[in-house]
Amino acid sequence: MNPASVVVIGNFDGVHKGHQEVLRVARSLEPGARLVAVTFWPHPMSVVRPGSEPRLLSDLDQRVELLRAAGADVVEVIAFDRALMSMQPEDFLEACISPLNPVRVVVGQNFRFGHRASGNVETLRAYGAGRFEVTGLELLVNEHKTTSSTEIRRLLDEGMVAEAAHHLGRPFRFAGTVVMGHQRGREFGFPTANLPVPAGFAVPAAGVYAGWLTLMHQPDAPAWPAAISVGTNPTFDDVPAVVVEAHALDHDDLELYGVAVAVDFVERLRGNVKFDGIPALIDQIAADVVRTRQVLGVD
Ligand SMILES: Cc1cc2nc3c(=O)[nH]c(=O)nc-3n(C[C@H](O)[C@H](O)[C@H](O)COP(=O)(O)O)c2cc1C
Ligand SMILES: Nc1ncnc2c1ncn2[C@@H]1O[C@H](COP(=O)(O)OP(=O)(O)O)[C@@H](O)[C@H]1O
Repeated sequence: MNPASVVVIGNFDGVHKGHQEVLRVARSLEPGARLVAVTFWPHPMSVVRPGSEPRLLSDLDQRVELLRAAGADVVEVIAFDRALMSMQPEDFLEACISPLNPVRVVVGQNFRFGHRASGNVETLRAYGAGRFEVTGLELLVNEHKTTSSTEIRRLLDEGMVAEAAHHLGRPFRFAGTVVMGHQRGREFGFPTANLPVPAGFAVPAAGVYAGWLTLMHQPDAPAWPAAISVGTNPTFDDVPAVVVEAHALDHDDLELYGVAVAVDFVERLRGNVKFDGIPALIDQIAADVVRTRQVLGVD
């Protein structure tokens, strides 16, 4: 039998401050129990109503890593398929939660589960009576807005990355493997690490941002201050899809092709501009770099 556990359940997309609070409370209410985070992959909406699923704030690897950083001892990833979608709430609890041997389950007050989202905190409480405690937490409010993955996606759509960071408890991060672009950046004096945006993932609105470029999977890897561009480079007509590009300041000799990197968005600087010529674009990027130093407080 599994050791006694305190269980949190959710999609946990982005592992924002509200999610972090659920984990924190779970730990503080049951300090002696193993903290298990149960999450679903793929996103339930992609199975319930394909095409209506939200763009994700993080991929599964990031989500697991963030849940562990937020205190989970174990992350249980449940494959969300049509069979799971059709389960009655009690059947889901019997099949997926009871085997974890919970002493308590902690969820947000608005948690819904089971066929047609018919299960809620009350269903959980009724099922748990005599078996485990249930805590339904009030949703976290940040500057008069309830923290939610939906609100964070909305802020990113507006380019409001600093506000998104308030809800996330850290800057929004976009991670990927560096691909080759059109080899212009070096020529301009501003080489950029280019990251394609896979379908289904959220990125900030097209524009220019100050932030950080980090190497992934390397403990103690440096985080370089970076000027970041998101968009299709409207000055040119040869970039068909949105790209995230980051120029690491003062390091023009990096070799990043094929390397896994992460870009952290700190503040929006401006929108994307279609320049008349390359000199105007280069002047503007130079100004963006100056502004990036100011925003990040680096020399
Ligand atoms: C800080 C920064 C700001 C940028 N702003 C714009 C812009 O306003 N308009 C635009 O067309 N491209 C912009 N770009 C993208 C450049 O066009 C792109 O980096 C350059 O063409 C190199 O492309 P490559 O990586 O495909 O070689 C910007 C790039 C950076 C690093
Ligand atoms: N300071 C830097 N910031 C980002 N990438 C850099 C930097 N210095 C060198 N590079 C390397 O140069 C490549 C970018 O050069 P660039 O001419 O912009 O080519 P591309 O069109 O492939 O983006 C990056 O993929 C990376 O390997």
